[in-house]
Amino acid sequence: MPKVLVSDSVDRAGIEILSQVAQVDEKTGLPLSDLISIIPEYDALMIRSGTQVTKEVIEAGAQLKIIGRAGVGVDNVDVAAATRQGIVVVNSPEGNTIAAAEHALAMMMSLSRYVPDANHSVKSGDWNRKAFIGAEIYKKTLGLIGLGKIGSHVANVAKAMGMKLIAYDPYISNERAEQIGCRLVELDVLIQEADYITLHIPRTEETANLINAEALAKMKPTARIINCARGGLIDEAALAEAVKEGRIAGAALDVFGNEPLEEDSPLRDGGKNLILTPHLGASTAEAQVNVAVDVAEQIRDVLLGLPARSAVNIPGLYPDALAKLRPYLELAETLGNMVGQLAGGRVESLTISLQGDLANQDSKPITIAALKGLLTPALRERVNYVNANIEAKERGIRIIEMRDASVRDYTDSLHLEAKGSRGQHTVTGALLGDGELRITNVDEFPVNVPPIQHMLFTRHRDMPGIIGRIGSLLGSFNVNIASMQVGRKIVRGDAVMVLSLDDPLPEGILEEILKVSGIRDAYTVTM
Ligand SMILES: NC(=O)c1ccc[n+]([C@@H]2O[C@H](COP(=O)([O-])OP(=O)(O)OC[C@H]3O[C@@H](n4cnc5c(N)ncnc54)[C@H](O)[C@@H]3O)[C@@H](O)[C@H]2O)c1
Ligand SMILES: O=C(O)[C@H](O)COP(=O)(O)O
Repeated sequence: MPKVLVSDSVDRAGIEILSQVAQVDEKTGLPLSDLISIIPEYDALMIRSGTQVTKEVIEAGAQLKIIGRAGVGVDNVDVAAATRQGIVVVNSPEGNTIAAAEHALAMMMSLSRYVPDANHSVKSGDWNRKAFIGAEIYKKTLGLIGLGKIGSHVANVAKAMGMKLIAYDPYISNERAEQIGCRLVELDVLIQEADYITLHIPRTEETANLINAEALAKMKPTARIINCARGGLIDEAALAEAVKEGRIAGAALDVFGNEPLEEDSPLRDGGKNLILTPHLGASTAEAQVNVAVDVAEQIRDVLLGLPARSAVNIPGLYPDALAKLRPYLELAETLGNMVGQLAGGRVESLTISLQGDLANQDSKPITIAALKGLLTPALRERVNYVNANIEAKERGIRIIEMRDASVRDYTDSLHLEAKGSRGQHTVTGALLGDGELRITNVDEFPVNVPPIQHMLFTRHRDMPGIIGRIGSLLGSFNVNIASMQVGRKIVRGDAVMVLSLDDPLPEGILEEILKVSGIRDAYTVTM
């Protein structure tokens, strides 16, 4: 039974799904060194934002097939290292959208009406109504930085509460912004015009420290800023100072550059105009069930050999496309494996031509599958859909994708050409009506054979007796022939022979085959 480590607290609903297929160990709050020492025994790791999945953790996780983030942000996972090692990283892109948006709205309202401090003061025995004169959000301008899933929901609710909306998001179209009722503006304009600024962007190189001291200085003195997205987007020291000195009216933060927040952070002395919560954006019962179920289902599926629906590191393999393309992926993988073996090691280039109706399909997944097949003889189980592209690039394999809808020998076919240490070779394959794979062409000679585990390919002169001699030779080595096909273009010209064998070819037989008069070349292919 596979083993799953759950190293952050996740909802029981997720644990129950995992337990159907795996032994589940829940060990939260592990120091990094303990995680590194136990991770080698696990097939999957399920986390939230608490666990730092560093390169060292990933390298120690020799059995890991999947890392599931029960939430959105995967910035606590070294995704590049996981990809390199062929580990799928999945998340739950939508499971906590509403929870995070509502937390940002709660922060905005709390900031405007001093809810946390007013509550604290009453509980400490005071009844001070003058100290908490707030501000209304009605008719105020909300500046949204990031108009994705969470930003859009905040925008919709804020609009219903009578706010005017402006947004800065360089990756969103004007049409989309208009649909939400938002005017897209430049960042500087947003900072200067907004009464409330709320951030809903990932932390990237581009967004780190986006709201620095200079930006804070441009905000209205009556403006308030909310960050329920990611730590590191706002300069915390500059923010603490701006709030303390009354240069802005307030700030509410759910996320921090370092979590947990340092004990001596200047943010802790912000008074009633600074509200801090311990990364609670996704902490609702509903969101926790959503993300746990979403990610546990994906871990279960991957452990059962099925695809994940929200993999962040499998380029081009989206669930809908995948379901349609599955038979072609198998075809591509088989042909990739075959053409790689025919071309010998050191493949320099692989040309993938999608022909017939296949020319209208997304080529990316097919290319990845072909590369996986091509690299399988060298890398075995180390290569998969996650890392095939990287492995190919690192080996300097040039990838050329082509489409030709006019080729109509079969409804749709796939043609691969590889150039390697044994020169240039081609293999074409198609899917028959019943879904069976067929090799329809080898080195531009027409054939019609199903791929099987042991195969022998020859290039020879089309002449009497040659087939009989190869048959007897294989017989003398006790190799049983399951089927045989000859492909030729002209009578007594060049030809190819494809033999499907029940047994692997014993050592030395290829040399004997090459000695047969008329045989120009012979290759074995093992699937
Ligand atoms: N506090 C929490 O507990 C919590 C919960 C959920 C999500 N989050 C965080 O909230 C953020 C937003 O999540 P989402 O689901 O809305 O993501 P999303 O991908 O749907 O939206 C992000 C938006 O940011 C925009 N963007 C990217 N770079 C930008 C830039 N330089 N300037 C302006 N806009 C830019 C994108 O175009 C996109 O529209 C993420 O960082 C996520 O990790 C936090
Ligand atoms: O990216 C996310 O999903 C949020 O930051 C939530 O993080 P959490 O799962 O640790 O609460």
